[in-house]
Amino acid sequence: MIEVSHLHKRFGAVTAVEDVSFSAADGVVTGLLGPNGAGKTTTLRMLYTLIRPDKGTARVDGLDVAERPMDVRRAIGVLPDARGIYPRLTAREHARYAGELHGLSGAALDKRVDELVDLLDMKDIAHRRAEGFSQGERMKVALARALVHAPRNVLLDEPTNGLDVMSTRAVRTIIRRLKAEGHCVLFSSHVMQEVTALCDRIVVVARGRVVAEGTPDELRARTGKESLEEAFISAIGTDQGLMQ
Ligand SMILES: Nc1ncnc2c1ncn2[C@@H]1O[C@H](COP(=O)(O)OP(=O)(O)OP(=O)(O)O)[C@@H](O)[C@H]1O
Repeated sequence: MIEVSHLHKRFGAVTAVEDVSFSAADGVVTGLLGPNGAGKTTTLRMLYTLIRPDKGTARVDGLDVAERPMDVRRAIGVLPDARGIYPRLTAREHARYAGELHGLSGAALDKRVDELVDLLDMKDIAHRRAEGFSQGERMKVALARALVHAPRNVLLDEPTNGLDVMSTRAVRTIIRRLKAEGHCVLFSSHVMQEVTALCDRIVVVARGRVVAEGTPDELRARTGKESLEEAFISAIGTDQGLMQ
């Protein structure tokens, strides 16, 4: 469960996040949709405890990100925008390494890594070094690393960016499975189709603010638009920076 209240973050003269509030429940896929530069990544980075909010609060399972960053890190799995793959490690070694950092070891870690290799269909790459991996293969490695400690909350920054149709479908299947297992899934995207295909709730962000929030039906009703695409454009005020 993630609760964000009036988050604000500036970098020098740039206000990346002006005022963002929303909540993301367990067993629900929540999408942060907004054009490039809207403040999605900065919002997620505050939730990962990578940067501190200037104002406002964010809680993960009731834990304040500024006050309890270590506990928050245990409660989340993160797919950051820079995937940060180590070229010399194999796919398995990435997952093992992340698992060790989360305190897993021995047979339990081996079992979990086996599960992830299966779940993410990584048999072909499990023992290959990551150097030269395709975008989709790198994504799978990064997802395995994010999920190795079975986190209750999963935060994904543009998880299907640059993926082909098959890899996109694989990521969608994983997200749906996480939801069915009761995880809180929050992901960001500037791709309308991605958000409409997956999300139960959508938080539309533009210029550092939440400009609309709700289920797809609520968003359509609120904006008086028939299609979700038109509802997004109406909420944001422009279609610039959004992709179909
Ligand atoms: N470390 C930083 N220093 C200076 N400006 C930053 C920094 N991080 C983000 N910004 C600025 O804050 C604004 C919001 O950026 P952010 O990456 O959060 O947007 P986004 O919605 O994730 O966009 P995208 O879809 O392009 O990833 C942008 O104008 C960006 O240039």
